[in-house]
Amino acid sequence: MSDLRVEGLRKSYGPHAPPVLDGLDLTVPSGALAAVLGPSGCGKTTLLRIIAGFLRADAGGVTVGGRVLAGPGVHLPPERRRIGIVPQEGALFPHLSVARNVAFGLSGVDRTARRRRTEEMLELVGLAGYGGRMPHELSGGQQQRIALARALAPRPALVLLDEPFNALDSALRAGVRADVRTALRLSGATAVLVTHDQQEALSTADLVAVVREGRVVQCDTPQRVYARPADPWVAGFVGDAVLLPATAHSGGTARTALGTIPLTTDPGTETETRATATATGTVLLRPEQLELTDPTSATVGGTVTDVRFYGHDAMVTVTVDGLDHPVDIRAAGPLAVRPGERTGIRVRGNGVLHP
Ligand SMILES: Nc1ncnc2c1ncn2[C@@H]1O[C@H](COP(=O)(O)OP(=O)(O)OP(=O)(O)O)[C@@H](O)[C@H]1O
Repeated sequence: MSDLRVEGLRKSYGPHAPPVLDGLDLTVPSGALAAVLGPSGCGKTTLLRIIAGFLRADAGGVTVGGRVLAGPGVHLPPERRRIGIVPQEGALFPHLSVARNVAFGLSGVDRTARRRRTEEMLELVGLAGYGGRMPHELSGGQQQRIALARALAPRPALVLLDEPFNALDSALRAGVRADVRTALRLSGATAVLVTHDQQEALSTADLVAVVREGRVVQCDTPQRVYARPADPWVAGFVGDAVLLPATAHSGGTARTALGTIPLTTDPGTETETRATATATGTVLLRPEQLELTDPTSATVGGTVTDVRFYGHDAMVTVTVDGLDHPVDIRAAGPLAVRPGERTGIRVRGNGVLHP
Protein backbone atom coordinates (compact mmCIF):
# COMPACT_ATOMS: atom_id res chain seq x y z
CA MET A 1 0.00 0.00 0.00
CA SER A 2 1.36 3.42 -0.83
CA ASP A 3 -1.50 5.85 -0.43
CA LEU A 4 -0.56 9.53 -0.23
CA ARG A 5 -1.89 11.69 2.57
CA VAL A 6 -1.25 15.39 2.65
CA GLU A 7 -2.72 17.13 5.67
CA GLY A 8 -3.04 20.79 6.55
CA LEU A 9 -0.08 21.98 4.47
CA ARG A 10 0.79 25.63 4.91
CA LYS A 11 3.52 27.53 3.11
CA SER A 12 4.43 31.20 2.68
CA TYR A 13 7.53 32.43 0.87
CA GLY A 14 8.62 34.86 3.57
CA PRO A 15 7.28 36.10 6.93
CA HIS A 16 5.10 38.84 5.45
CA ALA A 17 4.13 37.07 2.23
CA PRO A 18 0.57 35.75 1.85
CA PRO A 19 0.16 31.98 2.18
CA VAL A 20 0.68 30.03 -1.04
CA LEU A 21 -0.63 26.84 0.58
CA ASP A 22 -3.35 27.54 3.09
CA GLY A 23 -4.18 24.31 4.91
CA LEU A 24 -4.14 22.02 1.87
CA ASP A 25 -5.47 18.46 2.30
CA LEU A 26 -5.17 15.73 -0.31
CA THR A 27 -5.61 11.95 -0.15
CA VAL A 28 -4.69 9.69 -3.06
CA PRO A 29 -5.50 5.97 -2.66
CA SER A 30 -2.77 3.44 -3.40
CA GLY A 31 -2.35 2.83 -7.13
CA ALA A 32 -4.51 5.81 -8.19
CA LEU A 33 -3.48 8.63 -10.50
CA ALA A 34 -4.61 12.00 -9.15
CA ALA A 35 -4.45 15.21 -11.13
CA VAL A 36 -3.82 18.40 -9.18
CA LEU A 37 -5.56 20.99 -11.32
CA GLY A 38 -5.55 24.71 -10.74
CA PRO A 39 -4.90 28.08 -12.33
CA SER A 40 -1.42 29.52 -12.61
CA GLY A 41 -0.04 30.60 -9.24
CA CYS A 42 -2.47 28.57 -7.09
CA GLY A 43 0.39 26.61 -5.48
CA LYS A 44 0.63 23.39 -7.53
CA THR A 45 4.42 23.41 -7.94
CA THR A 46 4.88 24.42 -4.32
CA LEU A 47 2.80 21.39 -3.27
CA LEU A 48 4.82 19.07 -5.51
CA ARG A 49 8.13 20.40 -4.19
CA ILE A 50 7.02 19.90 -0.59
CA ILE A 51 5.91 16.31 -1.29
CA ALA A 52 9.22 15.63 -3.07
CA GLY A 53 11.18 17.12 -0.17
CA PHE A 54 12.80 20.02 -2.07
CA LEU A 55 10.93 22.52 0.09
CA ARG A 56 9.82 22.56 3.73
CA ALA A 57 6.25 23.35 4.65
CA ASP A 58 5.53 25.81 7.47
CA ALA A 59 2.97 23.39 8.89
CA GLY A 60 1.17 20.16 8.02
CA GLY A 61 2.34 16.72 7.05
CA VAL A 62 2.96 14.29 4.20
CA THR A 63 2.79 10.51 4.55
CA VAL A 64 3.07 7.78 1.91
CA GLY A 65 1.91 4.29 2.81
CA GLY A 66 1.79 5.36 6.44
CA ARG A 67 5.45 6.47 6.39
CA VAL A 68 5.87 10.07 7.54
CA LEU A 69 7.94 12.01 5.00
CA ALA A 70 7.29 15.43 6.47
CA GLY A 71 5.54 16.60 9.60
CA PRO A 72 6.23 18.19 12.95
CA GLY A 73 9.96 17.62 13.54
CA VAL A 74 10.32 15.34 10.47
CA HIS A 75 11.78 16.23 7.09
CA LEU A 76 13.17 13.28 5.13
CA PRO A 77 15.63 14.33 2.42
CA PRO A 78 14.38 13.80 -1.16
CA GLU A 79 16.61 10.77 -1.78
CA ARG A 80 15.07 8.89 1.16
CA ARG A 81 11.46 9.47 0.18
CA ARG A 82 11.14 6.76 -2.53
CA ILE A 83 9.56 9.25 -4.90
CA GLY A 84 10.04 9.19 -8.68
CA ILE A 85 9.79 12.48 -10.53
CA VAL A 86 8.91 13.15 -14.16
CA PRO A 87 9.80 16.79 -14.78
CA GLN A 88 8.32 19.17 -17.36
CA GLU A 89 10.67 18.41 -20.19
CA GLY A 90 11.91 14.91 -19.49
CA ALA A 91 15.31 16.27 -18.52
CA LEU A 92 17.11 13.09 -19.58
CA PHE A 93 20.88 13.09 -19.10
CA PRO A 94 21.99 14.01 -22.63
CA HIS A 95 25.36 12.22 -22.43
CA LEU A 96 23.88 8.87 -21.28
CA SER A 97 22.19 6.28 -23.48
CA VAL A 98 18.49 5.62 -22.99
CA ALA A 99 19.27 2.40 -21.08
CA ARG A 100 21.69 4.19 -18.76
CA ASN A 101 19.16 6.95 -18.16
CA VAL A 102 16.55 4.37 -17.16
CA ALA A 103 19.04 2.50 -14.95
CA PHE A 104 20.24 5.71 -13.28
CA GLY A 105 18.33 5.22 -10.04
CA LEU A 106 19.20 1.54 -9.73
CA SER A 107 22.39 1.85 -7.72
CA GLY A 108 23.02 -1.00 -5.31
CA VAL A 109 21.45 -3.49 -7.71
CA ASP A 110 23.65 -6.08 -9.45
CA ARG A 111 24.31 -5.77 -13.17
CA THR A 112 22.04 -8.56 -14.34
CA ALA A 113 19.10 -7.36 -12.24
CA ARG A 114 19.73 -3.80 -13.44
CA ARG A 115 19.68 -4.87 -17.08
CA ARG A 116 16.52 -6.92 -16.54
CA ARG A 117 14.73 -4.04 -14.78
CA THR A 118 15.79 -1.58 -17.49
CA GLU A 119 14.42 -3.85 -20.21
CA GLU A 120 11.23 -4.35 -18.23
CA MET A 121 10.76 -0.59 -17.92
CA LEU A 122 11.47 0.05 -21.62
CA GLU A 123 8.86 -2.55 -22.46
CA LEU A 124 6.40 -1.00 -20.01
CA VAL A 125 6.58 2.37 -21.78
CA GLY A 126 6.44 0.74 -25.22
CA LEU A 127 10.06 1.45 -26.16
CA ALA A 128 11.68 -1.99 -25.98
CA GLY A 129 14.80 -2.00 -28.16
CA TYR A 130 15.50 1.74 -27.74
CA GLY A 131 18.07 1.26 -24.96
CA GLY A 132 21.10 1.89 -27.19
CA ARG A 133 19.86 5.24 -28.50
CA MET A 134 20.92 8.62 -27.18
CA PRO A 135 18.20 11.02 -25.89
CA HIS A 136 18.59 13.38 -28.86
CA GLU A 137 17.66 10.48 -31.16
CA LEU A 138 14.18 10.32 -29.59
CA SER A 139 11.04 12.37 -30.26
CA GLY A 140 9.70 14.60 -27.49
CA GLY A 141 6.98 12.07 -26.66
CA GLN A 142 9.49 9.21 -26.51
CA GLN A 143 11.72 11.28 -24.21
CA GLN A 144 8.79 11.75 -21.81
CA ARG A 145 8.09 8.03 -21.80
CA ILE A 146 11.77 7.33 -21.03
CA ALA A 147 11.61 9.89 -18.21
CA LEU A 148 8.68 7.91 -16.82
CA ALA A 149 10.59 4.63 -17.19
CA ARG A 150 13.50 6.21 -15.29
CA ALA A 151 11.17 7.41 -12.53
CA LEU A 152 9.49 3.99 -12.18
CA ALA A 153 12.63 1.81 -12.38
CA PRO A 154 13.53 1.95 -8.65
CA ARG A 155 9.93 0.97 -7.71
CA PRO A 156 9.06 4.27 -6.03
CA ALA A 157 6.21 4.47 -3.54
CA LEU A 158 4.92 7.54 -5.37
CA VAL A 159 5.45 9.17 -8.76
CA LEU A 160 5.13 12.94 -9.25
CA LEU A 161 4.57 14.28 -12.76
CA ASP A 162 5.08 18.02 -13.12
CA GLU A 163 3.16 19.23 -16.20
CA PRO A 164 4.94 16.48 -18.19
CA PHE A 165 3.15 17.05 -21.49
CA ASN A 166 3.62 20.82 -21.76
CA ALA A 167 6.42 20.73 -24.29
CA LEU A 168 4.58 18.35 -26.64
CA ASP A 169 2.50 19.65 -29.50
CA SER A 170 -1.22 19.02 -29.20
CA ALA A 171 -1.34 16.25 -31.83
CA LEU A 172 1.22 14.21 -29.89
CA ARG A 173 -0.02 15.05 -26.40
CA ALA A 174 -3.16 12.89 -26.31
CA GLY A 175 -1.23 9.79 -27.42
CA VAL A 176 1.62 10.30 -24.93
CA ARG A 177 -0.86 10.94 -22.12
CA ALA A 178 -2.62 7.66 -22.87
CA ASP A 179 0.72 5.79 -23.00
CA VAL A 180 1.83 7.30 -19.69
CA ARG A 181 -1.49 6.44 -18.07
CA THR A 182 -1.28 2.84 -19.27
CA ALA A 183 2.30 2.47 -18.04
CA LEU A 184 1.39 3.93 -14.64
CA ARG A 185 -1.59 1.57 -14.33
CA LEU A 186 0.49 -1.46 -15.22
CA SER A 187 3.17 -0.44 -12.73
CA GLY A 188 0.59 -0.08 -9.94
CA ALA A 189 2.30 3.10 -8.73
CA THR A 190 0.43 5.86 -6.92
CA ALA A 191 0.89 9.05 -8.91
CA VAL A 192 0.20 12.78 -8.77
CA LEU A 193 0.03 14.73 -12.00
CA VAL A 194 0.22 18.52 -11.79
CA THR A 195 -1.51 20.35 -14.59
CA HIS A 196 -3.40 23.52 -15.42
CA ASP A 197 -5.05 21.80 -18.39
CA GLN A 198 -8.65 20.80 -17.60
CA GLN A 199 -8.95 18.33 -20.47
CA GLU A 200 -5.72 16.66 -19.48
CA ALA A 201 -6.87 16.26 -15.88
CA LEU A 202 -10.33 14.96 -16.80
CA SER A 203 -9.12 12.54 -19.48
CA THR A 204 -6.03 11.16 -17.72
CA ALA A 205 -6.66 10.93 -13.98
CA ASP A 206 -8.70 8.67 -11.70
CA LEU A 207 -9.19 11.60 -9.33
CA VAL A 208 -9.11 15.34 -9.92
CA ALA A 209 -8.15 17.66 -7.07
CA VAL A 210 -9.08 21.23 -7.97
CA VAL A 211 -6.86 23.75 -6.18
CA ARG A 212 -7.74 27.38 -5.65
CA GLU A 213 -5.69 29.81 -3.57
CA GLY A 214 -3.68 27.10 -1.83
CA ARG A 215 -6.55 24.75 -0.91
CA VAL A 216 -8.20 21.75 -2.53
CA VAL A 217 -11.74 22.93 -3.17
CA GLN A 218 -12.93 19.62 -4.59
CA CYS A 219 -11.37 16.17 -4.99
CA ASP A 220 -13.46 13.64 -6.84
CA THR A 221 -13.67 11.46 -9.94
CA PRO A 222 -13.43 13.38 -13.24
CA GLN A 223 -17.07 12.54 -13.94
CA ARG A 224 -18.28 13.99 -10.65
CA VAL A 225 -16.07 17.06 -10.79
CA TYR A 226 -17.58 17.81 -14.20
CA ALA A 227 -21.17 16.84 -13.41
CA ARG A 228 -21.31 17.93 -9.75
CA PRO A 229 -18.78 20.75 -9.30
CA ALA A 230 -18.47 22.08 -5.75
CA ASP A 231 -19.30 25.65 -6.75
CA PRO A 232 -19.79 27.83 -9.85
CA TRP A 233 -16.06 28.67 -9.97
CA VAL A 234 -15.11 24.97 -10.20
CA ALA A 235 -17.89 24.49 -12.76
CA GLY A 236 -16.40 27.18 -15.01
CA PHE A 237 -12.83 26.10 -14.40
CA VAL A 238 -13.25 22.45 -15.40
CA GLY A 239 -15.41 23.08 -18.46
CA ASP A 240 -17.80 25.33 -20.30
CA ALA A 241 -20.65 26.26 -18.00
CA VAL A 242 -24.12 27.72 -18.42
CA LEU A 243 -25.01 29.48 -15.17
CA LEU A 244 -28.59 30.62 -14.71
CA PRO A 245 -30.17 32.61 -11.88
CA ALA A 246 -32.89 30.36 -10.48
CA THR A 247 -35.72 30.00 -8.02
CA ALA A 248 -35.90 26.51 -6.57
CA HIS A 249 -39.15 24.72 -5.84
CA SER A 250 -39.65 22.12 -3.15
CA GLY A 251 -40.34 19.39 -5.72
CA GLY A 252 -36.71 19.38 -6.90
CA THR A 253 -37.08 21.75 -9.84
CA ALA A 254 -35.95 25.32 -10.44
CA ARG A 255 -37.43 28.10 -12.53
CA THR A 256 -34.90 29.77 -14.86
CA ALA A 257 -34.86 31.88 -18.03
CA LEU A 258 -34.59 28.56 -19.91
CA GLY A 259 -37.74 27.18 -18.29
CA THR A 260 -38.33 24.89 -15.31
CA ILE A 261 -35.38 22.53 -14.94
CA PRO A 262 -35.27 19.32 -12.86
CA LEU A 263 -32.42 19.34 -10.35
CA THR A 264 -29.91 16.60 -9.68
CA THR A 265 -29.90 15.51 -6.07
CA ASP A 266 -27.91 12.97 -4.13
CA PRO A 267 -30.39 11.30 -1.79
CA GLY A 268 -29.66 12.07 1.83
CA THR A 269 -26.97 14.64 1.14
CA GLU A 270 -26.70 18.26 2.03
CA THR A 271 -27.29 19.07 -1.64
CA GLU A 272 -30.76 17.59 -1.54
CA THR A 273 -31.60 19.65 1.51
CA ARG A 274 -30.33 22.72 -0.27
CA ALA A 275 -32.25 21.87 -3.44
CA THR A 276 -35.50 21.65 -1.57
CA ALA A 277 -34.98 24.46 0.91
CA THR A 278 -33.15 27.17 -1.03
CA ALA A 279 -35.38 29.81 -2.53
CA THR A 280 -32.88 31.30 -4.96
CA GLY A 281 -29.54 30.26 -6.37
CA THR A 282 -27.66 29.49 -9.55
CA VAL A 283 -28.37 26.49 -11.74
CA LEU A 284 -25.47 24.94 -13.64
CA LEU A 285 -25.93 23.26 -16.99
CA ARG A 286 -23.31 22.20 -19.54
CA PRO A 287 -23.55 23.53 -23.14
CA GLU A 288 -24.16 19.97 -24.43
CA GLN A 289 -27.40 19.90 -22.38
CA LEU A 290 -28.87 22.69 -24.51
CA GLU A 291 -30.42 22.01 -27.86
CA LEU A 292 -31.25 24.36 -30.73
CA THR A 293 -34.86 23.97 -31.83
CA ASP A 294 -37.33 25.44 -34.28
CA PRO A 295 -38.01 29.02 -33.06
CA THR A 296 -41.61 29.04 -34.24
CA SER A 297 -42.77 26.30 -31.85
CA ALA A 298 -40.38 26.91 -28.95
CA THR A 299 -41.37 28.23 -25.51
CA VAL A 300 -37.86 29.60 -24.89
CA GLY A 301 -36.12 31.57 -27.60
CA GLY A 302 -33.13 33.74 -28.37
CA THR A 303 -30.92 35.22 -31.06
CA VAL A 304 -27.71 33.59 -32.30
CA THR A 305 -24.77 35.97 -31.87
CA ASP A 306 -21.78 33.74 -32.69
CA VAL A 307 -20.94 30.30 -34.10
CA ARG A 308 -17.54 28.62 -33.57
CA PHE A 309 -17.03 25.44 -35.61
CA TYR A 310 -14.63 22.82 -34.19
CA GLY A 311 -15.13 19.91 -36.59
CA HIS A 312 -16.57 17.34 -34.19
CA ASP A 313 -19.06 19.93 -32.91
CA ALA A 314 -19.74 23.66 -32.80
CA MET A 315 -20.34 26.19 -30.04
CA VAL A 316 -23.25 28.52 -30.65
CA THR A 317 -23.66 31.64 -28.52
CA VAL A 318 -27.24 32.76 -28.03
CA THR A 319 -28.70 35.87 -26.38
CA VAL A 320 -31.70 34.50 -24.50
CA ASP A 321 -34.88 36.50 -24.04
CA GLY A 322 -35.13 37.49 -20.36
CA LEU A 323 -31.50 36.65 -19.46
CA ASP A 324 -28.86 39.35 -19.09
CA HIS A 325 -25.93 37.23 -20.31
CA PRO A 326 -25.62 34.99 -23.39
CA VAL A 327 -25.42 31.17 -23.15
CA ASP A 328 -23.26 28.72 -25.07
CA ILE A 329 -24.86 25.73 -26.77
CA ARG A 330 -22.79 22.80 -28.03
CA ALA A 331 -24.29 21.57 -31.27
CA ALA A 332 -23.26 18.27 -32.85
CA GLY A 333 -23.75 17.49 -36.52
CA PRO A 334 -24.48 19.86 -39.41
CA LEU A 335 -25.34 23.39 -38.32
CA ALA A 336 -28.36 25.20 -39.67
CA VAL A 337 -28.00 28.49 -37.76
CA ARG A 338 -26.08 31.68 -38.40
CA PRO A 339 -25.48 34.84 -36.37
CA GLY A 340 -28.53 37.10 -36.37
CA GLU A 341 -31.04 34.25 -36.69
CA ARG A 342 -33.71 33.37 -34.13
CA THR A 343 -33.63 29.95 -32.46
CA GLY A 344 -35.56 28.00 -29.88
CA ILE A 345 -33.76 26.37 -26.94
CA ARG A 346 -34.54 23.12 -25.17
CA VAL A 347 -32.83 21.80 -22.03
CA ARG A 348 -31.96 18.10 -21.68
CA GLY A 349 -31.31 16.37 -18.36
CA ASN A 350 -30.92 17.90 -14.93
CA GLY A 351 -29.26 21.02 -13.59
CA VAL A 352 -27.19 21.39 -10.43
CA LEU A 353 -28.30 24.05 -7.99
CA HIS A 354 -25.73 26.16 -6.13
CA PRO A 355 -26.93 28.49 -3.37
N1 LIG B 1 10.74 30.75 -4.49
C1 LIG B 1 9.68 31.57 -4.42
N2 LIG B 1 9.78 32.75 -3.76
C2 LIG B 1 8.73 33.58 -3.66
N3 LIG B 1 7.52 33.33 -4.18
C3 LIG B 1 7.35 32.18 -4.86
C4 LIG B 1 8.42 31.24 -5.01
N4 LIG B 1 7.96 30.17 -5.73
C5 LIG B 1 6.66 30.44 -6.01
N5 LIG B 1 6.29 31.65 -5.48
C6 LIG B 1 4.95 32.25 -5.56
O1 LIG B 1 4.02 31.33 -5.00
C7 LIG B 1 2.81 31.31 -5.73
C8 LIG B 1 2.49 29.89 -6.17
O2 LIG B 1 3.51 29.44 -7.06
P1 LIG B 1 3.50 27.97 -7.68
O3 LIG B 1 4.68 27.89 -8.60
O4 LIG B 1 3.42 26.97 -6.59
O5 LIG B 1 2.14 27.99 -8.49
P2 LIG B 1 1.63 27.06 -9.67
O6 LIG B 1 0.22 26.76 -9.35
O7 LIG B 1 2.55 25.90 -9.85
O8 LIG B 1 1.72 28.01 -10.92
P3 LIG B 1 2.04 27.66 -12.46
O9 LIG B 1 0.88 26.85 -12.96
O10 LIG B 1 2.11 29.01 -13.08
O11 LIG B 1 3.33 26.92 -12.49
C9 LIG B 1 2.99 32.29 -6.89
O12 LIG B 1 2.39 33.50 -6.53
C10 LIG B 1 4.49 32.44 -7.00
O13 LIG B 1 4.82 33.71 -7.47
